[in-house]
Amino acid sequence: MSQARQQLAEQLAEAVFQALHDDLNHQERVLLVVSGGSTPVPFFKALAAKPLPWERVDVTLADERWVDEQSSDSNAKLVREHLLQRKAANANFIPLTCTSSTPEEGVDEVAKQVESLAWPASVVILGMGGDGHTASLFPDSPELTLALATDELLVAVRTPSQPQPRITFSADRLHQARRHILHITGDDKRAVLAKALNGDDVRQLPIRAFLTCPLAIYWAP
Ligand SMILES: O=C1O[C@H](COP(=O)(O)O)[C@@H](O)[C@H](O)[C@H]1O
Repeated sequence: MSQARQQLAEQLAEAVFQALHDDLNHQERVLLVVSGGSTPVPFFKALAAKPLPWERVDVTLADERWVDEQSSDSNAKLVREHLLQRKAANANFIPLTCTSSTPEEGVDEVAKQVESLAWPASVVILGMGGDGHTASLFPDSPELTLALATDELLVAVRTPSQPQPRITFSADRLHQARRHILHITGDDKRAVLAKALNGDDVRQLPIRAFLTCPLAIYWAP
């Protein structure tokens, strides 16, 4: 882990801590929506050390692979192992999977698990892939148009470029958050973001759906 990426994770954790702290001053419960993948690990560790009343914090994911929680591909496993630790061990984590064998069968049940949370989310932290996807809004997904347009909470997604089926919050539900943050690292992702900022076809680079939120960008080489 480079020093720059570690500093970025610590600065991001401080910003998220302040946002949750501020919202907890005037609401009983707050909701934090995090992303999976590999980038958030140092951020999760830094945030887990922050002194919040974590028992009043709900945590869920922007998206999930429809895999068993023991799988190394599970975003929920990542959150449990790196965020729900230390001071944050008492946070209430709501995963985006259930016992159904497919996301299409399980999407309504998962929606019931998350619909009563303290929406709008205090903070949504998005990641981004090298193809410009964010959450599980993929450029090659047949469900992209639906996920960008629907006012439903969640969409089941099948994406040719991805080995597993997925479930994702809709763009609309993510848009409704109070604060939006993009957490990315590396020159390749900086180039993808630059391309996204210089064009407007959201189907080509779905991260564009969040460039007007406003979006705070946390990037390090
Ligand atoms: O598949 C996913 O990828 C993105 C980006 O992940 P990273 O490994 O490049 O950091 C992530 O934001 C998303 O939650 C995840 O499901």
